[in-house]
Amino acid sequence: MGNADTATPAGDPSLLQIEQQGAVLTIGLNRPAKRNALNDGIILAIGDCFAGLPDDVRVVVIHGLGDNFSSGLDLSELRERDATEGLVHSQMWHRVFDRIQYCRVPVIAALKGAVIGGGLELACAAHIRVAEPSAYFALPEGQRGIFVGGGGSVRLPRLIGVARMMDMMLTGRVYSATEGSSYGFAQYLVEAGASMTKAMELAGKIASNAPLTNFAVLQALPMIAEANPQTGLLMESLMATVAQSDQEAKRRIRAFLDHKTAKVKPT
Ligand SMILES: COc1cc(/C=C/C(=O)SCCNC(=O)CCNC(=O)[C@H](O)C(C)(C)COP(=O)(O)OP(=O)(O)OC[C@H]2O[C@@H](n3cnc4c(N)ncnc43)[C@H](O)[C@@H]2OP(=O)(O)O)ccc1O
Repeated sequence: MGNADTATPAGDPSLLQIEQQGAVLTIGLNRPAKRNALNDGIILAIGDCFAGLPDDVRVVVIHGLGDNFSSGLDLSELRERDATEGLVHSQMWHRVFDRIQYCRVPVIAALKGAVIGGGLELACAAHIRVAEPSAYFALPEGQRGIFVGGGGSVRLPRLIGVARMMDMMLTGRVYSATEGSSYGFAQYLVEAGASMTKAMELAGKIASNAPLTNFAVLQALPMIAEANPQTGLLMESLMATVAQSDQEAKRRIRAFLDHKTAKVKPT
């Protein structure tokens, strides 16, 4: 496992195609011949990438090269592990996916083709999911005699509900892109070939927000949503107070009042 318990440089950067366009960093899973199966090298490289995000990056887009997002855990690396090794492996994935979920900037997953097992768990850690019609979602762990190990049992039920996840895992049900979006997994369903274009369009909009608002949405909103209402309302008031006293908010509100910025328009 090398440096698995720290998720520091044991990743294989050649398994990712990383590009920066302005404030948007794109991370492409680069094992198309293996349907972007996730081996330790690629998982750790994703972790390295999020650990060393350049300061000027304001949005990250994750996608898969070829026709698929990811076929999940690289089954050729699945060997017999004793309980401790199994725990270490799963917790290594958890650390990497936590870096995505708790990233200081929003992360968008652009999905097409197979979004399976650990690949689906990876997509769950992103904040926004954009799916093409070719995308399909499955958890074949039951068929392989294993269990989800990348945080899927925590994140997926929060998106689609426990009952649907149970159905997926027990019956091997495969959700289509349409089902995945109507059940709340993907927030956007776009036409064939358009997931990256849409993801980049969304990234541009997000990057134009006040950084403090994005930060509050990422860091505070999930905690507020899960807090008891009294705690949540207090956290909301505190966050609102901090945000509105920031110079950036003052500048942006003045620009609107002076008719120097765009109005809200229906899309
Ligand atoms: C337990 O602790 C864990 C667990 C986990 C996470 C678990 C999981 O992710 S379980 C799910 C594992 N994934 C699968 O079962 C999917 C398997 N793949 C397929 O069903 C198909 O390959 C496909 C994705 C539907 C694509 O089909 P097709 O386009 O026809 O391509 P193929 O010819 O089948 O594949 C081409 C080539 O890629 C190899 N490959 C594909 N997927 C995988 C994979 N997941 N692992 C390894 N290799 C894969 C395939 O064998 C072919 O190879 P060739 O050498 O024959 O060309 C997380 C953490 C824990 O601690």
